[in-house]
Amino acid sequence: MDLAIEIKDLNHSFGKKIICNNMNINFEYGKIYGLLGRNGTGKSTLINLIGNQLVCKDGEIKIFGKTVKEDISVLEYICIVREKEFFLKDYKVKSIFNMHSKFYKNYDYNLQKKLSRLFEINEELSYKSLSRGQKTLLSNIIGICSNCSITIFDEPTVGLDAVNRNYFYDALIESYSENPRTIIIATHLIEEVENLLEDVVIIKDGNVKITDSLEDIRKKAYYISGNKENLNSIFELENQTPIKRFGDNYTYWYYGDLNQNIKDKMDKLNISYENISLNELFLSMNRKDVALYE
Ligand SMILES: Nc1ncnc2c1ncn2[C@@H]1O[C@H](COP(=O)(O)OP(=O)(O)OP(=O)(O)O)[C@@H](O)[C@H]1O
Repeated sequence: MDLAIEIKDLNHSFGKKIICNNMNINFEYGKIYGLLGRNGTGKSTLINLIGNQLVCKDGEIKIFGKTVKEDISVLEYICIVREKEFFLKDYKVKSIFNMHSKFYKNYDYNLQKKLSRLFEINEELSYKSLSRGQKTLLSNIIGICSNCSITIFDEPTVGLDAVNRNYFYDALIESYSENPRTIIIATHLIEEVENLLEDVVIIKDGNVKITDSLEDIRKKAYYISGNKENLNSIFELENQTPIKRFGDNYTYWYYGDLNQNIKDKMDKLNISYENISLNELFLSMNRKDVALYE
């Protein structure tokens, strides 16, 4: 499959804070990706680097095979939709739409009209008179209608009520089915987007921890439970925080193939296993022991 975005050996820091630590990710063309990571892990920074809003100084980011330095026009393939957009506050909604329709060459004006009606956005209003959720919707409409080969939504549901979140997901899926392209959704609402995603990229501590299809993640993500020593005789869990502890019985998350050989060993040692959801995997991976009162 063609690569829409190829990120190689990417490093980026803000002062001493390392955000990307030799990061490597491939985003294929024609798939919907979830870009997941806790607050402050660097999702927006990565998106800014992809869109050249932050300059990539160490490593390489190729858009359809070319870096921005090689060919600045690759940026025309990218539309980034952010939670906070800095549109001129006195501009009317219709003027903002018009400006963007000229910017994106495959912009779907008819769809924009339909989505404005669906989301009840009055195009005659000025940007400043929109509510927070309506501002998000305006940006999302532009993202969907841009029809860009690479469309990235950075937290697209901030401020949206449950009804509008569902309309947004439906509209995105319908538009994607009509015009398959690469869509990346950076979000915290994993359970809500889970059924939309084909592939998932989970970042943590400056690096990609998991990049896999959702189908494989569902097969490879487990809770394993049993006696701690028995567990440690099969898996390397010393540095991992248990999910649960009950007497001698420990539960950990595990990501990988449990082949028949391992499963036989687990059975002999009375270790149980169960598949978990993407959300459970994400929460488990990011879990630490919290003691607020000691
Ligand atoms: N311009 C900047 N200067 C200094 N530090 C920055 C800058 N931009 C981001 N950071 C820091 O880099 C880290 C990553 O920020 P980023 O916004 O990329 O995270 P994120 O994963 O998108 O977070 P969230 O989910 O909360 O939106 C944070 O610690 C943030 O404070």
